[in-house]
Amino acid sequence: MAAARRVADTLFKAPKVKHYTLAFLLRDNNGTKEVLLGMKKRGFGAGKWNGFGGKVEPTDATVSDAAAREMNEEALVTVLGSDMEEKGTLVFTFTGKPEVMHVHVFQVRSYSGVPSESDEMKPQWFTYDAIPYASMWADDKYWLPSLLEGKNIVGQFDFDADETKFYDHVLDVTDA
Ligand SMILES: Nc1nc2c([nH]c(=O)n2[C@H]2C[C@H](O)[C@@H](COP(=O)(O)OP(=O)(O)OP(=O)(O)O)O2)c(=O)[nH]1
Repeated sequence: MAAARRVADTLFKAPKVKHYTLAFLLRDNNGTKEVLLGMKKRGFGAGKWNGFGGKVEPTDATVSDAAAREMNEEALVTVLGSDMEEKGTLVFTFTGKPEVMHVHVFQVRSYSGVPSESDEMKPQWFTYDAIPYASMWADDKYWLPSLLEGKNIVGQFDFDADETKFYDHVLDVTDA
C-alpha cells in the first residue's frame, strides 16, 4: 500500500487541496462491455476523452452526489448519488502549482436517459479494447484498464507544469 501512504502525506502537506469527481458509466451492450467517455469541449483537459466529473461544490451533500450531479450535467443522463460506486482516489500535482487535486473515482451502471452532448462534453460509448488512450490524460492508461476489470485504485501522478507528462507516480491496485 505504498501509494496510499504517499497520497496521505501529499494531502497532509499540501497548502491547498481541491476535491473533484470522476465517474465512468458502464454498460453491457448485448454481451459486450462498454464505457461511456466524453470529449471535453472546454476548460481543463479540453480536447481529451475522459470520464465525467468536476469540482465538488459546497452545495453538494456528499461526494457521491457531486459525482452524480456532474454526470447529469455533462452527459445529460439521470444518475443517483446512491448508485455511484466508489472505486478509489487519484491525486494530481503540477510543478509550480501549490494546489493539489484530489479526485474521487467512481463507476456507475444504473442510469436513465440517453447520453447526449452538453456544453462541456460530447459522449460516446467505447468497447474496452478501443479506449482512445492516445487522446486521454497521460496517466489514464496506467489505471483505467484495472478499473474496467473491476479493481480499486489509489494513485498519485506528479505532472510537469505543461500538464502533458508526469515525472513520478505511485499506484496501488486492489481487488474490489
Ligand atoms: N482521467 C483523468 N481525469 C482527470 C485527470 N486530471 C483531472 O483533473 N481529471 C479530471 C477530474 C475532473 O473530473 C476533471 C477536471 O474537472 P473540471 O475542471 O472539468 O471541473 P468543473 O467541471 O467543475 O470545471 P468548470 O465547470 O469550472 O469548467 O478532470 C487525469 O489525469 N486523468
